[in-house]
Amino acid sequence: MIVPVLLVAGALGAGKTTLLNHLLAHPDGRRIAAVVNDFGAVDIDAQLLGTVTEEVISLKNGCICCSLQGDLLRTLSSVIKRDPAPDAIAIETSGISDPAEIIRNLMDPVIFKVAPLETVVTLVDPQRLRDDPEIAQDALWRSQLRAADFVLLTKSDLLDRATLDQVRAVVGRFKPQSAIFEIANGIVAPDLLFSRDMPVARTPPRQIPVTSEPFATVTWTSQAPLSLPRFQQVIGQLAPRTLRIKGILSFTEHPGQPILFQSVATRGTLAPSPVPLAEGLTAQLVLIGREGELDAAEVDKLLRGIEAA
Ligand SMILES: Nc1nc2c(ncn2[C@@H]2O[C@H](COP(=O)(O)OP(=O)(O)OP(=O)(O)O)[C@@H](O)[C@H]2O)c(=O)[nH]1
Repeated sequence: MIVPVLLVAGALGAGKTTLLNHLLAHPDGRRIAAVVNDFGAVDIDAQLLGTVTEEVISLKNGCICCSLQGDLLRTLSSVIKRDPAPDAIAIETSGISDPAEIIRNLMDPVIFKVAPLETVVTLVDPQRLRDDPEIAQDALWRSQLRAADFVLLTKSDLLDRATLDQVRAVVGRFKPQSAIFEIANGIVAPDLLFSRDMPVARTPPRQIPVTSEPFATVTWTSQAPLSLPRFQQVIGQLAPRTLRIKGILSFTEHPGQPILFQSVATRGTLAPSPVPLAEGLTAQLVLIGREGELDAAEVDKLLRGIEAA
């Protein structure tokens, strides 16, 4: 049994889970298993994907490009032995992963024989690139682009044509325009991602030089009643220090309705959560930032301020 692998890469909040969610909900007759790498200790992405399929395996609290690479290979070996076996495996990398290292691992001959890497797709949030063009200088961002067979510009519903064209031009410095596609809300034809041809082995792209781990993650939970206006105030203070915040909360203003909070850079959204909170909790939040900019004790102090006395 040969099960092709799709690798989904892209920066924090680029839209990877949204893409996978759509793919799993509209698999075009394929049975797709998803392997999801959440950098933090709480697997929010896996929980969200678990609402559309049961075939989700979570690898959390580390990165499959480094500390969890053995876990990834073990997981792939066991997924392909399932009965019935999936037709394809989609791996969602964490936004801080260097796909070059994951590709190198997936080229392991034993794995490649049974779970060959077919497609690498990298997602780029055009809004982020417009707001912060410096991202294009970032070694990790460039490595994510270099590794891609296709680049998907996500969130195209939020931008006008002229801005999308500007972003296309920046991405076009790294990839041919024919390999760049625009998508909204994760909607993409599965045929673009799964070709049904037999994958051929590829040379992993050059790895980015590893310095010290530049990212920090803080997990925050609460059992107390929470105030929505105070949360919005505190998030206003935390957002400039974070790259990504996501989580599920229950506010006293919305009894019985868990709320999914997502923020990418300084843009945040609140929406009814498709998944419940863990038993007894009123908040499960994951915050990701650059090391040195995100202090766990300070985050905790600020967030405790949203709890009712
Ligand atoms: N308007 C709009 N919002 C989107 C689109 N795709 C994703 N989003 C939103 O962008 C935020 C981040 O999306 P995710 O799919 O969670 O991004 P991700 O790459 O999985 O994030 P990490 O796993 O944390 O790196 C969420 O609030 C999404 O609802 C889109 O096409 N349009």
